[in-house]
Amino acid sequence: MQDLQDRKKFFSRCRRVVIKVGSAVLTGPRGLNRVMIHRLSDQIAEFLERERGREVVIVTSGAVASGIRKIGLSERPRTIPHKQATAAVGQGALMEAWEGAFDKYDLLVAQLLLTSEDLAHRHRYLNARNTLETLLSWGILPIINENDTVVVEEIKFGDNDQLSAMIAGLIGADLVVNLTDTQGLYDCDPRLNSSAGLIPVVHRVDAKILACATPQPGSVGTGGMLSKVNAARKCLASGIPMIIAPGRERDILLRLFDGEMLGTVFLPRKRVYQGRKVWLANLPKPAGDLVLDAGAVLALRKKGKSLLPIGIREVRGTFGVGSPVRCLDEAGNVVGVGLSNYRSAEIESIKGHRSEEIETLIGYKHSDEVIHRNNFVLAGEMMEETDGGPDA
Ligand SMILES: Nc1ncnc2c1ncn2[C@@H]1O[C@H](COP(=O)(O)OP(=O)(O)O)[C@@H](O)[C@H]1O
Ligand SMILES: N[C@@H](CCC(=O)OP(=O)(O)O)C(=O)O
Repeated sequence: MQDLQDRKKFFSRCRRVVIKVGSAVLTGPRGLNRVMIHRLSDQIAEFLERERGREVVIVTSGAVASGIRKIGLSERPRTIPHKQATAAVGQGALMEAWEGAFDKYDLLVAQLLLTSEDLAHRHRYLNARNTLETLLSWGILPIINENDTVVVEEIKFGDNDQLSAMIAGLIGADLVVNLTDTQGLYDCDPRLNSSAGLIPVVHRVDAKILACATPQPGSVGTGGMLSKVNAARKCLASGIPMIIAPGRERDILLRLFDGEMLGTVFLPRKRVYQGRKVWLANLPKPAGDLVLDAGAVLALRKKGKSLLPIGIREVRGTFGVGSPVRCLDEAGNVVGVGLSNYRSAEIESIKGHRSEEIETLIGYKHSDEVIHRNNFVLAGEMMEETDGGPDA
């Protein structure tokens, strides 16, 4: 079980962190609060600088809030087309503000606009995952918002609290930091009850915890505290800790990572899967098998390499791009499971060939690897669970 006795140690073990910033933090009297964006980016730059190997993904709200002021609307748009148009006006300014703020640290940022449909389809899920992994490996900061322009009810995340929990699962994050305009989760809505008390740690999102949070957001937010608690429930189910913390407090991120007692920490009770194994634990059953030669087995088991077509002997089953597939050695032992970059019929054509030949053989090339290492977990690792925090 994880514990918070040594908060500093707990937070310092979190290498891959999703930071969600709510409209409540980013909205000021003149629209987008650029000072807030600068304060947060200064801290994120320092957080990344302090230790090599740390990675941050930002999920940012604020497009609608920013658009409202730009257009000069007197109130929040009510209809979906009005919200979408307002977000389209505000998103550019939101992104430009983050980009400008990280520019002084020579940190590049990338914009990703997603809908829940993008993560529901294997093909798109894999692309979103590959894009995020590539950006992180290049040291570029992904900055994500829901793609408000195209969302209709059925493909909405609902709000960025849900989106941040799903992104955390997608990339196997070690922690989600949810920055909002309260100190954390109170035992009842602090707007309605001035004696509401802050809850420091939650291990399980049960009816009692759900009853603390109301769905009414502040004047600029969406979903209110209830959506944050529901997002925390998703995170806990994947073994990922989440903290709700006051985003407007000075040096909030640095103080959290220094171990200061702040916010409400949602801490998984069960032992957690290490980092990127989280997503694998949530994968559907393997859709097929790839039988590998001894060289490929060695490359995967011992050298931490990706799977290339040249090492594949046999393809079993019919599956599409993004499907989870098992890798077996020639004796039938499971080497591991990963997501395939090619359809089974395509692998049939490229197996045993060098990656340079892929395009000639099937008419296009997605990548040199049939399974990228980032999307692969060894059989031994799948069983293994760890005590303590991530990377313990
Ligand atoms: N039990 C609770 N504890 C803390 N805040 C609560 C609670 N219930 C409701 N709230 C309200 O939820 C609001 C945060 O939700 P929201 O406005 O959606 O923020 P954000 O824009 O950061 O996503 C706070 O302003 C707070 O007043
Ligand atoms: N996509 C919307 C944010 C929606 C949302 O979830 O807002 P919030 O509750 O403030 O995190 C925007 O950029 O305005």
